[in-house]
Amino acid sequence: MHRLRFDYGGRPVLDGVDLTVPPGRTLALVGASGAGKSTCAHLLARFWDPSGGAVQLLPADGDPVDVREVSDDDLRRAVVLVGQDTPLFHGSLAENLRLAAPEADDQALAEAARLCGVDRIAPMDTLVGERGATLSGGQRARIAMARALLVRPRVLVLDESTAHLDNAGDAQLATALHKEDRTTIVIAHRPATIRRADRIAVLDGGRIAEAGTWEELTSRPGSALNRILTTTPS
Ligand SMILES: Nc1ncnc2c1ncn2[C@@H]1O[C@H](COP(=O)(O)OP(=O)(O)OP(=O)(O)O)[C@@H](O)[C@H]1O
Repeated sequence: MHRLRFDYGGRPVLDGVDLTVPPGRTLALVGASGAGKSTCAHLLARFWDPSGGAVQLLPADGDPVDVREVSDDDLRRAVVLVGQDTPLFHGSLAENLRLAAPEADDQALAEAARLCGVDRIAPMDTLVGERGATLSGGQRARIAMARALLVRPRVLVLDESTAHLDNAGDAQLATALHKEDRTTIVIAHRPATIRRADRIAVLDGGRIAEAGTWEELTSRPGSALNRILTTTPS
């Protein structure tokens, strides 16, 4: 994110966000409610374009590429955003998993389902009601993660996507989605999720107020991260 600015109908939310995540690393983006974290996530997946600055992809070798220069198809494969709400349609669990990766073979599907614990929800040919009314929030989160895994994106953006799961489920999905060369940006309130990241950035007042490792930021009395952690139930 390079000098990223965004406003909703003239009301500024992001006012020069500068953030680089090296390929293969995990960054936790934290901040108070309304700070603009989801807005960053939406800009990363190009739901909208910024009012200023740019979202750039960093190839392993070569110069940064503005997402506006990437075709829609390539961007859909390169960057996947998993939010809190998992859209489901009336069809089998397997069909729902294949939504974003129709070419995934049965073996890849079974593997993603196993890693994310979807295979323990119900058999893969079970019909899921429209909007997944019969499934819990945690089960829907597992489906969303397995879906993301099947796309094999280079960049994964997780916006409170494990909020419905307990700590063990959250850790299981983090392990399932971990891949050496995958860049992950995770928006979370749960301290355990934030702590797992290589680096943490705190968004405040439309900018990155501080960034560093968990050890650096939590050992600093009065740091913005410490303030956030004391207001977050663990
Ligand atoms: N579609 C929208 N139209 C107008 N304003 C919006 C819209 N979406 C978000 N906002 C406003 O932009 C600001 C940032 O919202 P955003 O959802 O990015 O924050 P957040 O840090 O993700 O918050 P939370 O932790 O509560 O999810 C908030 O003040 C919010 O009210």
